[in-house]
Amino acid sequence: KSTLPLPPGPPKRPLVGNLFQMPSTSEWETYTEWSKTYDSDIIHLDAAGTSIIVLSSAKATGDLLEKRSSIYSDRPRFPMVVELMGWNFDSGEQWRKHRRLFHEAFNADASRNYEAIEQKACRELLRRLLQDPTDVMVHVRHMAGEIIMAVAYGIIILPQNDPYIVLARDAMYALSIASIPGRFLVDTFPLLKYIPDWFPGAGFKRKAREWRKLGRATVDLPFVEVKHKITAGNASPSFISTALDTIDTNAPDRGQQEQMVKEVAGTMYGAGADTTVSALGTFFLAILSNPEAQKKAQMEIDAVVGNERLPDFGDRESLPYVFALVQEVLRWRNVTPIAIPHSLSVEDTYKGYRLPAGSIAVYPEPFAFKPERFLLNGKPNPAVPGPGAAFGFGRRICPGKHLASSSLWIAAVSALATFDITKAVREDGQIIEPTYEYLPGLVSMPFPFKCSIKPRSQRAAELIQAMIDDDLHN
Ligand code: HEM
Repeated sequence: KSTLPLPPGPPKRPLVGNLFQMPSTSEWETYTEWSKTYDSDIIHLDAAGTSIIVLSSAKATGDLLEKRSSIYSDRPRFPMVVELMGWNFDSGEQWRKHRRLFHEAFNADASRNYEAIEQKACRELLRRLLQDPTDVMVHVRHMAGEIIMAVAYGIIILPQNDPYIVLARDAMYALSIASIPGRFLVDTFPLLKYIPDWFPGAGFKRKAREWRKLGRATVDLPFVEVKHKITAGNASPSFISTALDTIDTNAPDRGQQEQMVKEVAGTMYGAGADTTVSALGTFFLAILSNPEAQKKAQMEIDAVVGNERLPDFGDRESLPYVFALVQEVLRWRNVTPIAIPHSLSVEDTYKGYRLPAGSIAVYPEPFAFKPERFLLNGKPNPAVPGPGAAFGFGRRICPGKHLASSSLWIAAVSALATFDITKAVREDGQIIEPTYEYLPGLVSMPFPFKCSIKPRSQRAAELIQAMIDDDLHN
């Protein structure tokens, strides 16, 4: 062990350390406060024996999570998460294989294969917004679920209460509890998993069994359905059908390879649904608070797309302002404001844990919604980095980021092309101001909010209607 001091942080109590000072909501605000109090963008906390290092600047995250990615890319091990998921998220061989498979299916080129699915789900979003503009969050949730289930399994979800979505949501809820550091005593004392069921305090074992069943059902049931369909010759193309197709039927480890394909597909809903919902919700909130940005985007879309058709992926390069707006959505309200924890695999030292003064602020005016910050003379400005941290760091960077960005893009451009999105107005004429509040959790989700969504013109409404009729006939 090096003799350098630990980074600064709030005073620790014997045994429990900072456990009872750990913030449970809006964590980033407390962390920022501590970072100011201790004049350091690297803070050390102790949650009953577990060391937590909080990095509060782009410089520190870049230096450690990016440049030293090889030792900063493990994940904390939570026994209850392993029970639920059935596999480990650490940086071992299994994770490497998962990532390879993910990369093959979701790199920038491969992600184009899913554009038709995204476009279809986006049309369904427009249809829902036209018919019932009251609850945006419900509609964007449907869109995200529709994309993931179609991409992963080729399964078309039901308009409401789809059994797979209900299962996946229950599993996500369990996961959010299982991954709170220190939530279960077995996180701190792993040997506890060997105590008998009747032992006082062994309630977590019952929970673990329940969650194991839930986790298995979430991953197994849609997989089994797709395999039946493949055998019957009526499966829609999907990640599963493509990946299974590449496995050699005579390979001795065919079973293991299939198991891995199933696990990777099982990760997609958990990793890709709530995150996409959060970003889409933020898009609508951003437009409510920035009518000017809406007008600029609509002018750009009208000039390029006209009003005789809906935008499609072929327009992406020709709409720099919409590109900048989507970047700004991801930057303005980060989907994972405290990031997803990485874990350091070996001891490391970092400038005596102190950062030099005068670090460069990458984004001036961080709280303002300003798509223009990504543009120069009306074109994407290569000198301004994208909202990279939105998708994480180093070897753990989000492997679904291309799919996520294009889903967000098509939803944003289509909604802007066809609707005027404004604050809702009460019957007495009072404007309903959104609170812009987010629910606590690893993925930061906007509270449901009210807004007014009206077709921009008779022509826009007709275009959506024509598309609905078209889909009905095909
Ligand atoms: C707007 C949408 C999304 C955002 C903001 C987002 C963000 C993130 C972030 C911040 C991480 C953690 C990276 C790190 O630990 O440094 C992550 C991990 C991950 N994301 Fe995404 N994500 C999105 C959508 C998706 C989608 C659609 C998929 C899959 C189809 C996906 C799959 C994954 C997976 C599998 C991981 C775990 C990677 C690993 O631990 O190796 N994400 N994402």
